[in-house]
Amino acid sequence: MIIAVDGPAASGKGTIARALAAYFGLPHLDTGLLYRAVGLTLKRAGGDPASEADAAAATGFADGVLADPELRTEATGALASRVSAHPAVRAALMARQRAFAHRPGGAVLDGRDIGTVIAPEADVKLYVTASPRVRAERRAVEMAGRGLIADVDAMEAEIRARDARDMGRDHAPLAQADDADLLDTSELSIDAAIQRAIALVEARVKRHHTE
Ligand SMILES: Nc1ncnc2c1ncn2[C@@H]1O[C@H](COP(=O)(O)OP(=O)(O)O)[C@@H](O)[C@H]1O
Ligand SMILES: Nc1ccn([C@@H]2O[C@H](COP(=O)(O)OP(=O)(O)O)[C@@H](O)[C@H]2O)c(=O)n1
Repeated sequence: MIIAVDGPAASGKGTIARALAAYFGLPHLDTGLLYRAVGLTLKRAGGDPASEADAAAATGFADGVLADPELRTEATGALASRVSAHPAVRAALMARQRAFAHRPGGAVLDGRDIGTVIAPEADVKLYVTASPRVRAERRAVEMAGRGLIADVDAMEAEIRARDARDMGRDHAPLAQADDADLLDTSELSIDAAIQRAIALVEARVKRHHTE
């Protein structure tokens, strides 16, 4: 079974994808990490995120970068959002993501274009979202947990800017697939969001069996 989980920054898609993977016994790939690794590698090489050639050169990043704590900063998220708009970057990362999706037994992938581009044939697609304010508050809590101070208003502005870039780009923009189930987590606790996600997956699986 392939489960595609897409949605904007800090919507809870990673939390939900990890929980679904554990519940259904499937491997999980956070595809955002790949774009973050490209962004960070480009920055360290002194590249220009607006240059498609510089960004494409950074797709050959060393796998060790995927464990770098700097990947998780909002600054790296913003860089990832800039380099991910280049078609050459998206193309270079596609085979790796598709191979993961098609592991025997299935997989859970989360990102922006899993249900639309990477695995349009996924058995189940969730589009996870939450209001920009709620997402900014969650990120601020997350940063506080790492000893960093976050201004919620500034975080909300960054999140809105990233949404606009990710939804407005020409190639693989963030969008809910026609056949995706919408899961708005604005008013749900983590546990409630996970339970709702499991119920949505099980309902889809049941529907596939009776079709
Ligand atoms: N339903 C929820 N309620 C409260 N906090 C949540 C919820 N879902 C996720 N979080 C927290 O919000 C932050 C962002 O969640 P994450 O799953 O990393 O989002 P994404 O993968 O969409 O960026 C994390 O600190 C996570 O623990
Ligand atoms: N499948 C994906 C995943 C991420 N991305 C890009 O990478 C950036 C970082 O993604 P992420 O999933 O790590 O970000 P968060 O939602 O965790 O903040 C996004 O803003 C997108 O621009 C993408 O284009 N396609």
